[in-house]
Amino acid sequence: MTFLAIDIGNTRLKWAMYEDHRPGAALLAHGAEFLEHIERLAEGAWAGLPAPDRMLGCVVAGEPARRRVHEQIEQMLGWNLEPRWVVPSLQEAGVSNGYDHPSRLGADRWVAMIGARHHMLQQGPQRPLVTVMVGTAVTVDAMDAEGHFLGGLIIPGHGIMLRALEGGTAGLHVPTGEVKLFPKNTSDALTSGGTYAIAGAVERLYQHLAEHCQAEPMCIMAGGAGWKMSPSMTRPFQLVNNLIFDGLLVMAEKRWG
Ligand SMILES: Nc1ncnc2c1ncn2[C@@H]1O[C@H](COP(=O)(O)OP(=O)(O)O)[C@@H](O)[C@H]1O
Ligand SMILES: CC(C)(COP(=O)(O)O)[C@@H](O)C(=O)NCCC(=O)O
Ligand SMILES: [K+]
Repeated sequence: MTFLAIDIGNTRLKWAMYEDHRPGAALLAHGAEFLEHIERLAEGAWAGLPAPDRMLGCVVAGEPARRRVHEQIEQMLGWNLEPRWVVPSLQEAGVSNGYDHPSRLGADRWVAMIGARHHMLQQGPQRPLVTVMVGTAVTVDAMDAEGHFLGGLIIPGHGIMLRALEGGTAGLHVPTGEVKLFPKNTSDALTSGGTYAIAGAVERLYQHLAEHCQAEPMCIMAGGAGWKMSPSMTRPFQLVNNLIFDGLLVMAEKRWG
């Protein structure tokens, strides 16, 4: 039962092919394409892959991107797939959704929280959980020990912060700098400012959750730029490489057994 997992973010499409649709299944192949290169998939990275039996994806990059991926899937000779895309609901895979309008939550956030909770439960008893996704945007989401999503933060990612400052000022066109405790040039000031803005947002949501639940949360971080944040975090955290795919595998197992 080969399984294709797809995550279409605002910068890149990430995909992974697994031997089966359950957590822990062997990874057969994986890759990432910038959105402008989606049209390369069928004749490029996907050529020669075994035909997947099932597919589940999450998309936050809009309907046109999803349609372009459908076209690539249709082009694959021998693939007979019905593409399925996650829509956040009131409850799935042991996680309940406290958003005002549950389906308006980003599908990637929903899937990441389900993956993060799976990681936590594999390690021990349930605790409150902060899930951080460092992509084009940064999301920081809070879940109580029972798996209820309480709410979360959306802030600009590193690239958007920098471009916003460059676009809105006359004097901030500089090369990328380094994260410093006391930045002494514009490059370092911008790079450090963005990094600590994200780290500070995580710290605050962590405090809110610890206070609300009266227990120490676990923190799980993922996303293409997660590694950039690692040295600057204020609390213990785990960096998980394939959090979205892990979430999709958990959901696929629940859906298809
Ligand atoms: N090899 C890489 N390719 C692309 N982006 C990268 C890479 N390494 C780190 N990044 C950073 O990760 C961000 C994109 O992460 P990603 O998880 O692909 O985002 P999204 O899910 O929003 O598409 C970019 O803003 C960039 O700063
Ligand atoms: C917040 C996001 C833009 C993050 O996208 P990403 O950085 O992963 O590309 C995405 O999850 C989204 O469009 N969310 C819908 C709005 C919401 O979650 O409230
Ligand atoms: K994402």
